[in-house]
Amino acid sequence: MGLKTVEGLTDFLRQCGGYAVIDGGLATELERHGADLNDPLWSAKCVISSPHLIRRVHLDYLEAGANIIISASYQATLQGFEAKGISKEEGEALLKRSVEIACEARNIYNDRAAKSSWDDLDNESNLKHKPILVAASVGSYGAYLADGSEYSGIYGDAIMVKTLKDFHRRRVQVLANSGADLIAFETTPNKMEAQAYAELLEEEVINIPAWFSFSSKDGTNVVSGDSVVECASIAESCKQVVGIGINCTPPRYIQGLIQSIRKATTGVAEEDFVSYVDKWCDAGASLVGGCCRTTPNTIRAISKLLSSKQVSQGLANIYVD
Ligand code: MET
Ligand SMILES: [Zn+2]
Repeated sequence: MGLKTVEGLTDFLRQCGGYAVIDGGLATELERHGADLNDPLWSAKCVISSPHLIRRVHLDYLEAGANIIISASYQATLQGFEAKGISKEEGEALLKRSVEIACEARNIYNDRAAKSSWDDLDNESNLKHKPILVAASVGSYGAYLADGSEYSGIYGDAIMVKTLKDFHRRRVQVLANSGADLIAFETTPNKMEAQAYAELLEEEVINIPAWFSFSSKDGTNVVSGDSVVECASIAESCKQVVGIGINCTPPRYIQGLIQSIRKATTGVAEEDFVSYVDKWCDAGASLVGGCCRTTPNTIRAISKLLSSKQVSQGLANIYVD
């Protein structure tokens, strides 16, 4: 399924029954499976060394109930690849590969779901047909620096909107043409980077939608100290943006942050984490998932909770090819 517009997302949400489930931590889950991500490329290292493991984790999240899986490109940058002696062409192929791996997991899930619906005796794979989107992850410039500045948002005086646009430009172009349904700008630490993303999407006429997700340490501001309301307004003013969210942030701050984001917009330990989900939905969230240290179990619990909220609908409308 594709997602071209805000209407496309509304449609997707309707097909999901009003709320959609996003995956949980990818990198931390890869580590839990034994991957060594102590590398400037972090999870993108596995795009080179263990794509099968990434596919497996995507599949675990789909089986746990996720409707949106996010590619392993968070810390995959052409500049980071180049530092490892990987050419621009090979780097671009790796960016595409990260999205293909997620698409492969979706295909495997869909095949298994089709098979289990044909084979009622097969109790083992009780997989539901459901809408699934693949989001191409874009981590911040600070994530590329791998020096912690993705959590401070302090880039120094030399870095300007133009620097950030030039840094992200080619990667965003490549990911937009990789087969992904949308781009997920994750862990955005300051408003300058949000501005760079917004301008880039418009200048490059990126033809898939995007969501901007920010990270906060205090529940009021993004990590740099910029106001989350101002960051959300920047996102809101970009026509390709279909969602504004929060990731990699303590759950106790999220309800307040959603309320702040709502002001700027006109639209839009496991048990502990999940116990917040109802409040986030009441505060206006309709896409809910996890980030670092959340697992398929977290997502399973979120999915269960959201299915009780989801409006039941006839599947006949949903899967018309
Ligand atoms: C530091 S936030 C990381 C987000 C990314 N989608 C991951 O789960 O690996
Ligand atoms: Zn995270």
